[in-house]
Amino acid sequence: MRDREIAVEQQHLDRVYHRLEEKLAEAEFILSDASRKAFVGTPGALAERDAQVYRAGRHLQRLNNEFEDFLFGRIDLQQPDGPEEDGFPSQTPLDPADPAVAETLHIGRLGVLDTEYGPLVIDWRAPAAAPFYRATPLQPGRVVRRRVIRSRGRRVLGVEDDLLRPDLEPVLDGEPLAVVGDGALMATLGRARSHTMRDIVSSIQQEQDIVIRAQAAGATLVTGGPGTGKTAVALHRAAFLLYQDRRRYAGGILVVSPTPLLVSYTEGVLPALGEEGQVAIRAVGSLVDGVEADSYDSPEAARVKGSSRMVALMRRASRAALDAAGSPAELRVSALGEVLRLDANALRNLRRSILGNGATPINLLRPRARRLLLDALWSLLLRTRPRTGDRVDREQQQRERETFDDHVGDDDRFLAFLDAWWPALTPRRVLATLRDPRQLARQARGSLSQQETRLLAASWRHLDDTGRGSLTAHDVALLDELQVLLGEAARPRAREVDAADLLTGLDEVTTFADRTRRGEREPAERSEYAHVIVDEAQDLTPMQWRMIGRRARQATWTIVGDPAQSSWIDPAEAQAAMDETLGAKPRRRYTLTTNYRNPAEIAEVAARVLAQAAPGTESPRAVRSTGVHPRFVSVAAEAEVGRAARAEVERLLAEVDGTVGIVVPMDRRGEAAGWITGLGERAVALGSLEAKGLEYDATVVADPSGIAGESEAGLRVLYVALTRATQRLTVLSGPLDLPDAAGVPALLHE
Ligand SMILES: Nc1ncnc2c1ncn2[C@@H]1O[C@H](COP(=O)(O)OP(=O)(O)OP(=O)(O)O)[C@@H](O)[C@H]1O
Repeated sequence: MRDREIAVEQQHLDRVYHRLEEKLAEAEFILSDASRKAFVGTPGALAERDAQVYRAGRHLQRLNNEFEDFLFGRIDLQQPDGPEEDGFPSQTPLDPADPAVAETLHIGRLGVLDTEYGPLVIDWRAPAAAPFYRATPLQPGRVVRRRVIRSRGRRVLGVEDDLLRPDLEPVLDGEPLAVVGDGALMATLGRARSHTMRDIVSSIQQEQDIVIRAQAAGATLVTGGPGTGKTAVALHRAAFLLYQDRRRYAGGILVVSPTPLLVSYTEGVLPALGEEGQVAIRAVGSLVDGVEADSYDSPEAARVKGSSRMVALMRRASRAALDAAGSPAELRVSALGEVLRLDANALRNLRRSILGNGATPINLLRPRARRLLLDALWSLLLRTRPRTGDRVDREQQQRERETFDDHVGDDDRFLAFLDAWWPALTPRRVLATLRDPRQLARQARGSLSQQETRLLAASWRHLDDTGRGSLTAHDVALLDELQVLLGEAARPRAREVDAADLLTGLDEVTTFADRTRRGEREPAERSEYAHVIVDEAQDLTPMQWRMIGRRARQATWTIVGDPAQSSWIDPAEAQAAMDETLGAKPRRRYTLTTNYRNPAEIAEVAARVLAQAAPGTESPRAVRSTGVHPRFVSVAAEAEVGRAARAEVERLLAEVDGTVGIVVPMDRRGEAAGWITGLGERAVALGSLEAKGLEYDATVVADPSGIAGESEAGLRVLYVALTRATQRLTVLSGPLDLPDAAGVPALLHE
């Protein structure tokens, strides 16, 4: 029966490929026709060609991409009882007792119509496909049978069915409906993992589908324990939004991930869903163009740098940076036969009044600085003149003032003074001023303790004057804050330029293709987005929320996270920052409840840490079990940890087909990389914070109490580390973990 059913699906797939080939030929024709039109050479023909080539190219690219296993599902439906409900096809059958299948739909990554415009394949994101994901035996709606089709290229390899109405004995074309296979989902979950995440388009579960298709307006907040599919759901939601409103979202969706590792792990998912280059996925340390976080802060430094206390500090630091070394103490110019001098005190007062209430970015105040300096010099000049008692000729004075401004304002000495006194500040330069502990203490004015001041200054000690040097994700949020306070730094100019000269009209001469490409292929250049998706949101600090909020002023949001996995020390502070960022936007909340990653045996061990890390939090329900319990290994001396770790990784490499990760405290990353050298690409070593969001076939969690002791959030970080494996887990303890006779460390006792 299985072979017969495979043959049925093969027939359908053949039809689909035939139709796709016709579409490909059409696209190729449009491409070659368009390039012929290019010879016409008129501006009109050029724009038309651009548009055609672009669309045809995209079409080709998508067809080629989606030739791989793009047909994956089928539903057999009963008669509908009426019109659509809530935009989805009716969920309730007309006659619960009618066993006939009235309609069969095939579901794939892309919609394909036959020549009569009948659907051969329905895009998984279309409302008609929703029942494929939503139907359950308890609420089958119209779905009698759900079939997952496994294919590679043009060959159907297998089918797995769920019968949703076992009470019905359904028939299709007069024959009893065949039902073969079991557990398509289980087969997917048991599959070996690689270093890149796969899409879950053929097995999205009901509670996940509801989130993926939720309305975009306002903010969608999703919580759920480890492995419940939050990341997967967030990415599929991006694809769904693009399908639903491409005009609005093409190039306009930003996904913020906690680490570059998680970015590269997830980057392949959207292209596999046919959305190449449409969504910007960026690590939180890469959100500021031209800056890339490449190191980590100690938990203590992170705590200070991430806190909202930094807002005031950055404000003061940016003002004070104007005074940094090299700022001239006096201004001396000669004009109309007089030597005019502004002393340090006068300059200080002047600077204060230029800065005003701080609402205008400092770099943009340079023209104002120039004007007020000239005013002050002019007043000095007037004071040198004898009082005549005559009525001042206002027009004459006006003319004199203009001559004075031209003369002094263009004077090289005056301009050199202005450049030094009101220098163009960059965020990096300002941050670099704070590496000096005395300067930092002055600006922090009691908001940092002595120890915090030392800690921060030390973390920036390696920066040079211009702020070059390694940065952390927390520094990047500070740079973004500074960017707002400073504004764009105009290059110091010898002459102040008429604003009209700045209009280049560049936008007017771009072609249609340029504009489309800019919008669609280079989302990295955007500074604001239409929809922002935050992954691992529990880890964002208040300063990072502010940074992301600036890119989402008009945006709708999807925010996924798990408070129990938070490595941020003060979750309440982060929650308040999120609330402030979202403002009055309406929120809808969802919880995902099933753990698709960890087998029950691993989830059970992780739950022991969860009980200490976040008492009262419920573990998600693990959906499968492997019968293999985690291994506990302990060594008697710290010096033996490395050797034992290597042996465990080797053992696991032999036991699983996919990847093996060893997770250690952040400060043992280097060591751990050494332990596994030469074991090949399937094995990787990770610091505890780097393991966020990733998964491996098997993991070794080494030095658990070291991880738990890293910071006040250490137990939550250990919980993250323990929930990364899809098949096997080894917990490796040293003497400091206080393992019992069975090797179970004290932290993991029941
Ligand atoms: N419906 C599904 N079908 C198949 N696989 C699924 C499904 N849902 C989730 N998975 C798989 O479960 C694993 C965990 O998913 P994901 O990483 O999205 O979870 P998460 O909630 O983000 O986890 P964490 O909080 O630990 O980062 C992934 O391998 C994902 O592909």
